[in-house]
Amino acid sequence: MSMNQNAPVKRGRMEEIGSDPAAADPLAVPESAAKRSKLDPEVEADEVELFPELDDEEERTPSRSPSPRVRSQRQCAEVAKKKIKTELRPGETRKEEAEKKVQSGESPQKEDRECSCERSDCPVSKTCTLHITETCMGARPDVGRLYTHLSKGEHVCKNCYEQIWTNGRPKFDHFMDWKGGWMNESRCAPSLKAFIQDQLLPFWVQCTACSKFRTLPMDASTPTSEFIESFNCGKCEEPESPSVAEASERSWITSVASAPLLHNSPALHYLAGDSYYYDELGMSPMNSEVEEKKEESSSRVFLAPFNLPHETSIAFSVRPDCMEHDETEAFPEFVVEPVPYLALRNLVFALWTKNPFKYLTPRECSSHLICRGLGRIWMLNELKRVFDFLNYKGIINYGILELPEKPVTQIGKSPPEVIIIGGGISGLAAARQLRGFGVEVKVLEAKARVGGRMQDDWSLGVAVGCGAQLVTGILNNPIALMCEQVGVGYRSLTEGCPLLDATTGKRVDAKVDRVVDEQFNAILDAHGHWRSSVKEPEDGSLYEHLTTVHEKLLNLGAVKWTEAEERVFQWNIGNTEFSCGVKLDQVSALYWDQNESLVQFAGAHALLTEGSSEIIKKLGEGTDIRLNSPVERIEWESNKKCSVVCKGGKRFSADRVIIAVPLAVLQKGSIQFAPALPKSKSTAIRGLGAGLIEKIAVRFPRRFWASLVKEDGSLDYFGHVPADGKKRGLFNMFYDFSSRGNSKNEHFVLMSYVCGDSVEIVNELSDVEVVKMFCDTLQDMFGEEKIPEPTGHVVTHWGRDPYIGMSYSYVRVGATGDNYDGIADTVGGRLHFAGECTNRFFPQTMTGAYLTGVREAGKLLENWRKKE
Ligand SMILES: Cc1cc2nc3c(=O)[nH]c(=O)nc-3n(C[C@H](O)[C@H](O)[C@H](O)COP(=O)(O)OP(=O)(O)OC[C@H]3O[C@@H](n4cnc5c(N)ncnc54)[C@H](O)[C@@H]3O)c2cc1C
Repeated sequence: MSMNQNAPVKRGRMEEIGSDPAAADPLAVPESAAKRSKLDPEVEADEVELFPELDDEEERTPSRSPSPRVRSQRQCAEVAKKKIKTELRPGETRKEEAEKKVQSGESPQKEDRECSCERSDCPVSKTCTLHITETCMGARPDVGRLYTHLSKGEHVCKNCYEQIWTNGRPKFDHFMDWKGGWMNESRCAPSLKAFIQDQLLPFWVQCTACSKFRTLPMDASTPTSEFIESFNCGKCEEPESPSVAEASERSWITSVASAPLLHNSPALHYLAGDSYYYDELGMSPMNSEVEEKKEESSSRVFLAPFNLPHETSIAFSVRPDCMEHDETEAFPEFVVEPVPYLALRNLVFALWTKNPFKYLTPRECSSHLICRGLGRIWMLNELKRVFDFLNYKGIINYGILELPEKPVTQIGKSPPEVIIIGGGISGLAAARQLRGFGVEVKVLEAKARVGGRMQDDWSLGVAVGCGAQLVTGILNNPIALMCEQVGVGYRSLTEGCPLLDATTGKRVDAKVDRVVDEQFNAILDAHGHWRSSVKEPEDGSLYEHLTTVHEKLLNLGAVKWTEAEERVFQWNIGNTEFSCGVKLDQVSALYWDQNESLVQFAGAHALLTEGSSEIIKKLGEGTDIRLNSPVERIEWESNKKCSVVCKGGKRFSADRVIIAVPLAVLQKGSIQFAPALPKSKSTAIRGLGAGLIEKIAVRFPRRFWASLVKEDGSLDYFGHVPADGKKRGLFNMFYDFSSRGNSKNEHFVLMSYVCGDSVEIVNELSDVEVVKMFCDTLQDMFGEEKIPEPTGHVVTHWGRDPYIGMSYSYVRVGATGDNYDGIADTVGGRLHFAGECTNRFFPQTMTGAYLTGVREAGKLLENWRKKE
């Protein structure tokens, strides 16, 4: 599996299958969400429309975002943009086109010139919002067609309106200029109402002293976030305009004629350019502060918030022009017209990405929310909802941040109590997320230390991760983010893996290497083809499938297969066994790599050069952790408090329990559940396999493998091709962990592992004997070179650890990716499950485990918020 942390992905093929953008359908919208729902309980669902004024086809943003029914046919923005552009004459821009129309004296369309407000919910007496002419009609009853409706609370009198559309009048040139720029960057046709909304309505800013909203003078320039943060109206005793209260209603947006669009949104930093129309994303095409997209920023290297149309999908990047599935569920009222939601979500997400080292607050987001008119007040209210959603889902403010003293997102008056069983990365992640919302959490950990399968050994002078140490794809990966947040070192792994043949004591011939590589890839392709083409394929073992195809290909006579090639082929099988943590005869042929069809993390694979302990330490800081507290029994009942009993009889009670222990512990049944877990849960648990690899790291007095180092001085790993295929699980790969760059303090360390048939040697032999085997293997591989006596070693024993018992999960024959979901399912509304074995998308890894902690915290928070 290319996602697997351990397989160094020697073969290009494995990388290729990593992220298939077409695999999951991110556009699927649930039936329930597709239906328009009510913004206001008083309003019938059918009456609610975000921009009902835009009945005229010309004014309505043309298919800004597809209706749920046509989602599958949706074009990407880039394609659509090209389409519109082709309507222009070669070399002509929209601005030029608009200018030509101005020169020829062509006036705005007829409907733009008509004043009218026929809305029954607007008062008869209207006030002109603009006052741009001395003959402005100010406030008076609207008899006849005197006032143009912009929103409930915003109208323009006939005389001011004329100042804009009449050629030669002061605002006409501004309108025409705007129109040219707008047409270049917007999919929506330019209209007078859009112009007034985008360019003329006053800015509303909240006074920091009295909290009342005030308008800035009509000629004020676009306010900056600094201005907003320090604005003082200087007339705090005066009452606030009643329009503010109206615009604070959720249903106010249904009264607007033209959608309010954000100016200078932080999202521009990532989206400026020509990938999307700005108005599709809720941003004004007319920005005064467009930041250079490729501007230097420390967070750009490891975070990419938005998927762009011409780039491959990356895990944890969102499409800026579409709502994700869970967003449509949480905000069904935006499904039909998602633009306001996208404006807010993209703003919050961009701000977080720009500075993921500090807890983002709604206040900070508010000061970056800049748009004209009452729309800003409405958007500020909605912003809080969107912020809270992203916050409790852990889409922002995750990792290791200083938590705010008072939670910025409230989840209820009396915070619930939660017990988390297991202090691995998943348990600690859940605890930290929940604490950020004021939830009382206790972590019960069986061992005398936290971290579980993330544990370092420094006895050889370098960080040897006894468990996890490799990050699979650093882009948007929370582990890479946490390294950045706490300053833990990691470096990208180099590509290429020299193979050494233990039979010859020499490097494998490049041609043999290539031929086997091609054969292995051809087998994987044929296997993949079989899976997708057979209607109801029957599962079997991956080993059987791969070897059958291998033999078939050989029988075709296309390749003359040599013994050397067969040995390298066995090495490939061994490498795959390592990535599954078990012999391939146990692994499902159908679903062994089920997560590969889902979007995965991108970017280089990386080694945590300083180990993972610091991440674990900082993640757990401030959490109430009870070490040496093995849980033996959980008594639970729906709607009642749970009771958790530790070895020795100590009891803890809580509203909810998150069980974050390894799969092997669940399978052994060392935690009793009263009442027992439902059958579906135990079936899901049994279906997955608990894989096992053990690591051996050895220090040498010199770097005798230096002959393999590349010209640029790099070497991260090399493979061992065993003489006997049965030994393919014995030290399949060696990682160079030598300290780099500091000759005074050099340590020459090689790390390898055992798996499959060989994994038990760490229990059958003493550590010294295992190390001898390690050195003998190296001697076979290096032929003439005399392998020096080791000066230190580390040998792991995860398999016999009663609280771990495994390395990572795999899909057994007969099981599917559903098993991961089945283990993750909440039981009786009380028992939650987290951990590596509950992550269908990113199983096996510390990344996947971390994310399950965040996920379960999010589930709990969402649940409590719904109850409030
Ligand atoms: C040798 C090895 C190499 C690996 N290499 C990598 C790698 O390079 N990259 C990568 O991403 N991943 C790697 N992994 C996998 C990764 O370490 C795990 O996926 C991840 O750490 C699992 O985290 P977790 O929170 O789900 O479980 P764990 O880390 O196992 O935490 C579970 C915790 O529960 C505790 N516990 C168990 N029973 C009880 C009980 N009854 N009461 C209370 N507490 C209990 C345990 O003591 C443990 O602390 C490797 C794992 C191993 C073993």
